[in-house]
Amino acid sequence: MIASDKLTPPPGAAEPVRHPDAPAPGQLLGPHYDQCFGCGGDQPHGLHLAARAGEGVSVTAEFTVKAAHQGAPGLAHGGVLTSALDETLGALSWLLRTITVTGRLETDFLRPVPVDTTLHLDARVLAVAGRKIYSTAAGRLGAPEGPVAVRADALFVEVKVDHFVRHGRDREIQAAMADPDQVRRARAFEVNP
Ligand SMILES: CCCCCCCC/C=C\CCCCCCCC(=O)SCCNC(=O)CCNC(=O)[C@H](O)C(C)(C)COP(=O)(O)OP(=O)(O)OC[C@H]1O[C@@H](n2cnc3c(N)ncnc32)[C@H](O)[C@@H]1OP(=O)(O)O
Repeated sequence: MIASDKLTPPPGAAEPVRHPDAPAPGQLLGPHYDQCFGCGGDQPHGLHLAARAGEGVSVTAEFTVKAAHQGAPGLAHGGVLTSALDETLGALSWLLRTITVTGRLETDFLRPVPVDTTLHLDARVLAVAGRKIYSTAAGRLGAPEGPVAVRADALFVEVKVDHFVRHGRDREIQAAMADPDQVRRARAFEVNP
């Protein structure tokens, strides 16, 4: 399983640098947005994925597959598993203190994931080239050292808060901008080293 050319860091790409103000290893990161499908606590249809800072530029996360996440009887839907990987990779933003969005995401599905399984995810940044962040993630069955069920390689692209203000639906953007906690969370990403 080799990532496509588009996910291979170019020559001259830099090693990732953990931001000096990044959350300490082991710290829960919390949602970046309460309504997020991946991590939002106020999102009834969401995955409620909880991510923690790891060492270096890495995170771990847990996601328990619910009956609502089925594709085949008793098994998780592949798109839901990809969402869990996407969200875990997205949480690396907290370590870089850079806002990023997914540009490309390639998933390998290696083992079926039954309902009620807790998937133990980990993700790390491999390299950075300008606005492009190359990263990888895996999801293991039942335990941090369990068998790998899913893995992904990704390219995230750095954006500014304006990206969301420009493209987001007015109603949600207004609500987010009126919420001081949300504004603080969004702005925190834009502090440079
Ligand atoms: C105050 C209130 C406001 C609220 C604040 C909220 C706070 C939120 C905080 C944190 C949110 C994080 C949310 C995480 C959620 C989990 C992660 C997701 O699911 S994100 C959703 C899915 N992804 C998208 O919706 C992206 C849609 N795509 C785009 O918007 C653009 O295509 C974008 C930004 C990715 C790039 O567009 P360009 O115009 O900025 O830049 P160009 O030049 O096209 O790309 C830059 C470089 O990246 C490469 N690139 C871009 N896409 C690529 C691809 N698909 N494959 C390979 N390379 C790609 C390009 O080739 C270029 O490389 P070269 O600089 O030329 O070397």
